[in-house]
Amino acid sequence: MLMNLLLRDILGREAFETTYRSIAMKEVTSIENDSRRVTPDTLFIAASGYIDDAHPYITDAYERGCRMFLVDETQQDIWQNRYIDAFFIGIPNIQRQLGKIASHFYDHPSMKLVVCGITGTSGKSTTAFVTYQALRKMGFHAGLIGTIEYRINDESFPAPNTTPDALMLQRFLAQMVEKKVEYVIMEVSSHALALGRLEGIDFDIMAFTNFSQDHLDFHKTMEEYFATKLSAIDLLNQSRKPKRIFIYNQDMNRAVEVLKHALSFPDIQLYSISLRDEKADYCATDIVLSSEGSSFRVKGIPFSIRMIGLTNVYNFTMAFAILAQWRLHLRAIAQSMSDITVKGRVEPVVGNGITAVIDYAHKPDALEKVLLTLRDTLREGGRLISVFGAGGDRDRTKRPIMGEISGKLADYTVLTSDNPRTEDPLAILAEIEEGIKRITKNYIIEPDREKAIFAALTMAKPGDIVLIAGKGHEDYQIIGKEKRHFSDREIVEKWFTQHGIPWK
Ligand SMILES: CC(=O)N[C@H]1[C@@H](OP(=O)(O)OP(=O)(O)OC[C@H]2O[C@@H](n3ccc(=O)[nH]c3=O)[C@H](O)[C@@H]2O)O[C@H](CO)[C@@H](O)[C@@H]1O[C@H](C)C(=O)N[C@@H](C)C(=O)N[C@H](CCC(=O)O)C(=O)O
Repeated sequence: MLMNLLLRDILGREAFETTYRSIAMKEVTSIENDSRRVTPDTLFIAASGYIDDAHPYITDAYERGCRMFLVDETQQDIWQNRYIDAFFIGIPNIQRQLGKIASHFYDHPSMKLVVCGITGTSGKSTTAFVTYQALRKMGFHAGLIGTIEYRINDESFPAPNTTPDALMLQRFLAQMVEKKVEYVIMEVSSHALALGRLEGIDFDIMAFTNFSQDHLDFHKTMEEYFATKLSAIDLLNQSRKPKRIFIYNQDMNRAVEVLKHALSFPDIQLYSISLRDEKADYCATDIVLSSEGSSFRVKGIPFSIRMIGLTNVYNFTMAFAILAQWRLHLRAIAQSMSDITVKGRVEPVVGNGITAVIDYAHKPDALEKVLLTLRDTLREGGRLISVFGAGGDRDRTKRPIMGEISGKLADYTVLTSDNPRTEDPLAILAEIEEGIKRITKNYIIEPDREKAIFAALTMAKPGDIVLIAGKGHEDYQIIGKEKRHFSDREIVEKWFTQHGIPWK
């Protein structure tokens, strides 16, 4: 993507009429905040959604030949005195301005796209993926930005972050415009909101899935975390799109406060989803859950989906509510959703009545939630078998807690390795065992993850569910310092294939 602009046009004429006259007409061929990508005609912006204060790579960019720098005004003199043959332009609060400058440089890509943000503690990845996938199935050009991957139509890119840095984000949106994308679905993480990564994006829709405790290492208090999440609505309000829509889950914690905040912006249109209140704009009714999928109705339209559990009824109802705003045929939306599964998120692989479920849950509360979800869908006499471990060189306190949870909620557990990293896999497993042995004797320990998955599937009978938790969409295992290819999904498929069982 080639964009050339004069420095004066990137930063606004006023400053250049006075302070920066000598460089106003300099041509800028790229803007970067990564020193490894600079050229002599790059404007290096010393800001990133990851670094709070001064950018540590200015010297590196200078040594690579870059001579135009945008820095926080508090840093300008320091740098200008150090490198007198370069230009250092100071602007206030650079971190917050990065997105707006990038948006201007790339000619405001979000104004040429329909942009939907999805925020909330959980459900963001699944809701975003389902919405994107339904659009693709209905034949639209669509983009996705989220934890699992980034996509432009069917082209996939690795996701460094749930919501990337403002510059990467604007550049990616500009690529979407080039590739004729019409709709963009993006996860809006609370880190991104707090660090200003979303400034300069003009949203059409913001959806709020739910709210519970998370990320307290970053936000410090629940109030701060909640306030950050609420700021997604402020962001929607700042959008220059003529019609702005906020959709929220009215069954969630603190829904009343969310509604109150949204109501403080009279220009925003509001819609609600619910599984309980038929007065909600999009209420799922007639819900039937099973280990092979779920069915329900919204606005009289019947849905039959492959994804399991009540949480997914919420996710699909939200995706439907989003898609319904774009005047798409409601039955076509429901039909497009019937076959969608999401990599590593309660992802089912079903064969001969046995349901293997691959899920990313690797913390106690997530493991508990997914086990409870799956228990709800078991048919009479069906058993729940769980396979999981815990990562090495990370929080050890969770190990016995996860053992206890599986001991209580699964009928049988196969303890195995996650990413043991540099720890002894058996020592990790012994710590998980501390928890499970207090509850039950129904478990085995098999440190080889492939053998553990095989063991669990081999003991399963039709009607049983085998949960394989911890790694989800990851396609590697870290043993020692080595990262080896490993995919839970591939192992499950291998087992079904070896046993001559057709699977879906
Ligand atoms: C703690 C943290 O925020 N880390 C982020 C950080 O990693 P790092 O500190 O190792 O990065 P770095 O390589 O020093 O680069 C930092 C900056 O310097 C620049 N740089 C770097 C090297 C160099 O030679 N020159 C240079 O200019 C980079 O372009 C970047 O702007 O910068 C990386 C991008 O370069 C991020 O991918 C990485 O996010 C990690 C993966 C992360 O986990 N971040 C969390 C806090 C996060 O943002 N999470 C949220 C929410 C997740 C959720 O949904 O639960 C998210 O949106 O992802």
